[in-house]
Amino acid sequence: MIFVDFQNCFILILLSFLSLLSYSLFFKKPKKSPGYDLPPSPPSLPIIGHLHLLLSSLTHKSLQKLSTKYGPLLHIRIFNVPIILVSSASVAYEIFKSHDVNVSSRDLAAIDESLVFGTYGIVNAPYGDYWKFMKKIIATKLLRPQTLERSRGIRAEELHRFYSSLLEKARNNESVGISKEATKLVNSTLCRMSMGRSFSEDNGEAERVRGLVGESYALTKKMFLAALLRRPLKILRIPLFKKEIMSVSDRLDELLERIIVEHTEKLDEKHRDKDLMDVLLAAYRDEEAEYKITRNHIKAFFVELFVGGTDTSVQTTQWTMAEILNNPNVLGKLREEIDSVVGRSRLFQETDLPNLPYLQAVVKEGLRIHPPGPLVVRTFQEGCEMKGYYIPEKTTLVINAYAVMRDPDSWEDPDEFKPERFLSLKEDEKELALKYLPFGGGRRGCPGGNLSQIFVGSAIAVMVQCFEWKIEGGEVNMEETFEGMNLSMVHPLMCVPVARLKLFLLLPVCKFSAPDDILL
Ligand code: HEM
Repeated sequence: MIFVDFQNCFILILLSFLSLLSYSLFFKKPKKSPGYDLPPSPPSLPIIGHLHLLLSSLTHKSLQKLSTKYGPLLHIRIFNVPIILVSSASVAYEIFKSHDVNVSSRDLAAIDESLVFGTYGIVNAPYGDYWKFMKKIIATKLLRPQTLERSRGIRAEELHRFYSSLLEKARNNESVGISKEATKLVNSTLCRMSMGRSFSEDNGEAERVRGLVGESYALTKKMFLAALLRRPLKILRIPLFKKEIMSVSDRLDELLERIIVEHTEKLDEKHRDKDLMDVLLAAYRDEEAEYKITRNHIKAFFVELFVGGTDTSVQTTQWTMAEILNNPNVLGKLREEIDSVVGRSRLFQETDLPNLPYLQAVVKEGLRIHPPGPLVVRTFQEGCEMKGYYIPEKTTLVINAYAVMRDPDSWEDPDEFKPERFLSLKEDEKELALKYLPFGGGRRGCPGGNLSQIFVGSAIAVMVQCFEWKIEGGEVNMEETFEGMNLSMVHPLMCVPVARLKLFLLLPVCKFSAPDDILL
């Protein structure tokens, strides 16, 4: 069943009208290579092609259905813009093994100058010097194990704040929006780790930032469509959705300019090279820097870090917790593991993670069955041959990671939440990476995988260790929607915490200890 809302209908009508106007411009057949055909194309609607599938609120499922019927390697089209759709582990494997460099750019900027997925950021940077420079900075100054160890104190403080907030709700018998609490946790932690400050909850600053990030998510599908149709529309001088995209970008610009000025004022010898922002500002001022970055590069980088790093982890936390609550046997096993490893006299801390294999398996399974980014999008830079078909240059590639991770040929009982599968897997890491794609794959795969597993694992551990959870109606409604950037819940998870352990109520952060045997 395909769901299309009114706004999408309007876009559909508008685009159909435009398509009639520009029929001749759009209607050039993609180039074929002699001797090879394009991959098969399933039936499509006149003129708009498969656009209706893209506008559906369950695009990933519509595309999964299509591939179940017509095959794992397809050629679909939006008007006349071709897209290669991949839906099985074996084709994804061939792409990352034999065509990784060729698909290591996205070319998906809707509006160049936008700070949200424009051309200044890392997400749309072509595979080249700028991307390598930024990737190295993220890897060494944010995500390297030694750097993560240095920022562990920040995460411990924020986790304790998360716990205290839940405890407060438990005391008042209040319902908790898991996504709201997790957003505060991840957002503050990421801000403090990367720019040495968090946005204040008291003066509404944090809420404004979350609002802007939310507006960016809501624009995702429009940005994707505008990027896909960019070339033909450029000829007609139609900048699709420019006003909306730039309105969000301008407000983010204002906010980040303020933060940069604040940071520049503090950038003395003592402060230098302290956080990511300091490192980027130093590179911006350094005439001899490996790559000469601009202020816009810095701003776009932080926008993408928050837009890409926050909601993905938040949605994973929410989905995984929902699965745990719907599967009492998983909850029981997980709690038993946490109680036996962490005990009842101190709060979980992230250094416990390596000793909690079942918790790790639960998080992995949450990501498998509900990947926040179900579609991985790239562009073939050059024409190439794949599985006996020809792919023309500059063709958009969509890997349906959702379909790959629910492919019955690769996963037993693919639609069931079974964390145990990750404990008994016979494949080695390399083989698993071929069919496990919540973080994409190849050199453009997500660099934040480890950090996000710390975020999600820690939030889940605290929720399971310290609270029982009451759900209205007894069971969580797992209906999905993919309206924005990430796969999220139609009915966000709301539940009432009941304190299970009278833990460390007013103790300072990181000094958790309490008499044993304080189970309520
Ligand atoms: C559960 C959490 C997360 C999920 C599921 C996720 C998923 C993804 C996916 C699917 C991609 C595209 C990969 C591809 O094209 O192959 C991506 C890219 C990216 N992610 Fe994440 N992500 C998560 C958390 C994070 C975090 C915490 C950060 C930052 C610290 C981050 C930073 C990035 C960046 C910078 C890119 C672009 C990489 C590039 O273009 O080279 N992500 N992520």
